[in-house]
Amino acid sequence: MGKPYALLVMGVSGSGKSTVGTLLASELGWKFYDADDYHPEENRRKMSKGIPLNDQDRIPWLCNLHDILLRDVAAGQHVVLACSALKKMYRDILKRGVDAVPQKCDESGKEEKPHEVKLFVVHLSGSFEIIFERLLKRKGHFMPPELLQSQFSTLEAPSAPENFIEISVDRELPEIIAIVMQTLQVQCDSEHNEA
Ligand SMILES: Nc1ncnc2c1ncn2[C@@H]1O[C@H](COP(=O)(O)OP(=O)(O)O)[C@@H](O)[C@H]1O
Ligand SMILES: O=C(O)[C@H](O)[C@@H](O)[C@H](O)[C@H](O)COP(=O)(O)O
Repeated sequence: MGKPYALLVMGVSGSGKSTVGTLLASELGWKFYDADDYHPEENRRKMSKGIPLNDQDRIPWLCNLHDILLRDVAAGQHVVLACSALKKMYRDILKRGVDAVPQKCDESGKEEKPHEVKLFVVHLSGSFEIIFERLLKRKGHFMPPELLQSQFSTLEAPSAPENFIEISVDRELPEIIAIVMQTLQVQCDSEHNEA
């Protein structure tokens, strides 16, 4: 297997990140992190009150997650992270940490980054209606379904040159897992052939 990387399972609240991420980590035998477990108390309180998070709320949370991913991949460990990562900038922070925050990267943006986490992104995408219905049925979670509209408004779906696949949440879970596993196998084979 090639250089360790992080498999990011992303999407709006209720798209299945935690469910799919847990299954993938178990299938792959990789460490699993759920970004929800790393929100500071203020962020959870804000969301519980039905107030969407903003960049200021999310940036320190994402920088912390970057540090965790970097530590693991530097130690030779592949990881799976379930994280909303709704904007391109948020995914850049997961890769490059605070250097990816616009006002801080200035000139350094073009330099080779020795501390970059290689990411492969699985975007779970679906309609507002299907996901909202799933959120209404989900019990015991701090995130109110009313925040789903703001999640869709914030979402910047991954696009080239990001390394990603998009999978519909309409699919059954075993099918989603199989698609990701096949994609990882193809990537692994092509890296092997290039080496
Ligand atoms: N592909 C799927 N098909 C049917 N139900 C799903 C699927 N993925 C997730 N779910 C269900 O949808 C709800 C939201 O999933 P969850 O993993 O909590 O989403 P997220 O972590 O993105 O908020 C859960 O009740 C979960 O069991
Ligand atoms: O960036 C955000 O606004 C949050 O991370 C949000 O996207 C996330 O969805 C909540 O933490 C709720 O958790 P669930 O995604 O598990 O519903």
